[in-house]
Amino acid sequence: MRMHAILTAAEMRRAEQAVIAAGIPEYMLMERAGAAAAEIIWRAGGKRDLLVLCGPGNNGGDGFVIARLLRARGVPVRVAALGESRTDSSMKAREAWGGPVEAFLDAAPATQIVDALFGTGLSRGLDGAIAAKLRALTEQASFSYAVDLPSGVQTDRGELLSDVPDMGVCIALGALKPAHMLQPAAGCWRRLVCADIGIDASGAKIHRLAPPQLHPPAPEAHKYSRGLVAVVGGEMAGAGLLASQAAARAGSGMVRHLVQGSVHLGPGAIVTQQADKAGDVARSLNDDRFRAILVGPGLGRGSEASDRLKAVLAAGHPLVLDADALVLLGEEGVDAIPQGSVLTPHEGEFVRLFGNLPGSKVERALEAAKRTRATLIYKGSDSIVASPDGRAVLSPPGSSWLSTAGTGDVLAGLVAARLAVTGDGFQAACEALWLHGEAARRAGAAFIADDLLAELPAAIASRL
Ligand SMILES: NC(=O)C1=CN([C@@H]2O[C@H](COP(=O)(O)OP(=O)(O)OC[C@H]3O[C@@H](n4cnc5c(N)ncnc54)[C@H](OP(=O)(O)O)[C@@H]3O)[C@@H](O)[C@H]2O)[C@@H](O)CC1
Ligand SMILES: Nc1ncnc2c1ncn2[C@@H]1O[C@H](COP(=O)(O)OP(=O)(O)O)[C@@H](O)[C@H]1O
Ligand SMILES: [K+]
Repeated sequence: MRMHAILTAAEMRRAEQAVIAAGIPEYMLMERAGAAAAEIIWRAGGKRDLLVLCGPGNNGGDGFVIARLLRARGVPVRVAALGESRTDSSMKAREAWGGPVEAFLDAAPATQIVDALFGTGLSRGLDGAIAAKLRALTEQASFSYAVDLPSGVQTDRGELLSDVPDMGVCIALGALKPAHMLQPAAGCWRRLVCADIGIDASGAKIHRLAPPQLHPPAPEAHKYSRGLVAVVGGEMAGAGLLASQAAARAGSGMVRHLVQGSVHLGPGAIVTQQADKAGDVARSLNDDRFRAILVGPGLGRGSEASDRLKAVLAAGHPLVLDADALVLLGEEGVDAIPQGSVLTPHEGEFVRLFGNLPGSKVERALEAAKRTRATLIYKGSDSIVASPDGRAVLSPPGSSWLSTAGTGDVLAGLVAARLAVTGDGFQAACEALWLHGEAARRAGAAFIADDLLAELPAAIASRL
């Protein structure tokens, strides 16, 4: 899987120190950052007049480099700064610019603006007058670029510490930061570009979700060797059926849907088995060929549902626990989760299970994975896969049309199938999350959860 490293502000500083210790001066890194950003701006905006807004730190220093390099290419450049430059490198960059520097609050608009006020060093929200001026200049410009991050965005948590206008392009320097993937920050630009400045991010524990490398079944494959999945349904048949179909389309050799009651819906390919009582569920799951059991979608929350969940937990197979199963799990306790399982909570289910954990969404996801010793997909518009071993994968913003009932059931079915195929919870979660997002992208606008199923074969084919 091709990975894009994500570094926190502290990790970024350490990576920067390592480069400096290896003999590259800090100012050289700033020159590289400014040159990479200037190239991106040049390609997008050419010789349109440009206003660069520079802050007091190294983000502002990058801005001075950008201004100097684009002036040299014939771009009419003006610079406006928030006071004096305070770091050695930014003072050097300002000196090298050598041109006039306007007061930020007095700056007149321009066709293009560059926000180089604050980056990873932002420690608090911008003063109201500064944030308002930044918004006005951004809205008056036809092209806008944020250097590293839009000013006002908290690097590690993706929170907005003050008002942040919509930017055209965000130019991440050296590596992505969590805020480049997390909401609400990740909704603050139309395009994200990462500029390589020679930082070594190979030790990163957090990565951006990448398209997976999938494989067709082996030549000698048969339906059991490809991974047998059970979907343990309950009170609401539709949710289990959506999940079963997703599992059947995502690579498992066979899906058994254990239903409660005699309603037998759905495609003939799904093996539907009536299992009204918990004892029936236990008997059906007593089969070594199962590679993954999904429980939760449509399960219900009553005593019958609770008994069904107990039977599933006792079966000992790797589980995908979703929806109602997560709610009921609060009573059973996370110690009951079999090894190699995957949990797929949305925000409400997460808080119910783990309470209000401190830290960023990434830190909360990792803490929950550690507590449960299971892989977690912490869902939302910025879904995160977290492993108990400390790895995390962050999904870039996807289709907001996914915010419709049943799409979580489809995702759970996908995870079960990929778990059955790969035997690895973390890999399964990443593959499923990518396929889910890709199916949504292909489904376009105003789809319903069922429509995702038809897009799965093409989504899978695109990664073979
Ligand atoms: N790491 C790397 O590899 C490379 C990093 N590079 C670049 O450096 C950037 C990080 O630079 P940085 O650390 O100097 O922080 P930066 O974002 O400029 O701001 C800090 C200054 O702002 C101040 N300040 C903060 N909040 C404020 C507020 N609300 N209102 C007013 N003031 C506020 C703060 O003051 P203080 O909090 O101490 O009061 C301090 O003076 C990074 O994003 C990238 O662009 C590249 O050049 C090359 C390679
Ligand atoms: N605004 C959004 N942008 C992108 N993905 C979203 C958004 N809202 C929800 N999703 C995704 O849609 C799915 C919804 O799952 P869930 O909340 O469990 O719904 P349900 O239980 O109805 O199936 C999750 O995978 C979630 O990440
Ligand atoms: K910035």
